[in-house]
Amino acid sequence: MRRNIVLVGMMGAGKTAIGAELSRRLGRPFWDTDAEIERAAAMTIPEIFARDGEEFFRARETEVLARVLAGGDSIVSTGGGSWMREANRSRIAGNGVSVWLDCDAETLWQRVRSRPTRPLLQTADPRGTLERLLAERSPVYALADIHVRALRKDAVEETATQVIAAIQDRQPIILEAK
Ligand SMILES: Nc1ncnc2c1ncn2[C@@H]1O[C@H](COP(=O)(O)OP(=O)(O)O)[C@@H](O)[C@H]1O
Ligand SMILES: O=C(O)C1=C[C@@H](OP(=O)(O)O)[C@@H](O)[C@H](O)C1
Ligand SMILES: [Mg+2]
Repeated sequence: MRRNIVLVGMMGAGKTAIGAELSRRLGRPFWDTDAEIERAAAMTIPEIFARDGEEFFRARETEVLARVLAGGDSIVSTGGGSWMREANRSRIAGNGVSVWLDCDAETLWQRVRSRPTRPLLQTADPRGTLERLLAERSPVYALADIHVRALRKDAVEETATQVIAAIQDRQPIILEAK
């Protein structure tokens, strides 16, 4: 049985930061699918979107996700759009547990507003775009196995503790030593 822990949720929810913390705490390999895509392409995400478009990026994302899940006992931080594809959701379901880091719009906005690294937010009204994506995607994120609220007042370490506690409560086998 594969027992990857896969973080899903919106841009700015903390998937990358909390995934790295979980990897340190649990002593398991860490993969961030965006970082892997960038490494393989030797380009940044905005460069990939600008040169090859979103569909090309989504195809690479699906490939990278399958590759990192094959490791079997990793912490995987996905990009926010990854969970929207059914093929990615079923691949994740077959290889571990999905955890939705659920974060409010204001906190997301405060975290992403100063960074030009998210091409989907390069619009005339980035805050409006973020809120629209949050509304569209939340019902799909809610399909994840485990739901953890990532509150602004909580440090990365505290949210990581809550993720571990929620997995211990709901699917303890994921945390057992191999
Ligand atoms: N309590 C917190 N939980 C998660 N991320 C936080 C927190 N406080 C600040 N951050 C910062 O928010 C930013 C966005 O987080 P990131 O991990 O990149 O999110 P995602 O990968 O979900 O888009 C990072 O710079 C991260 O360090
Ligand atoms: O929500 C999305 O569609 C995206 C989220 C980004 O990752 P983070 O969620 O880690 O910011 C990155 O994959 C790309 O910019 C698209
Ligand atoms: Mg990230």
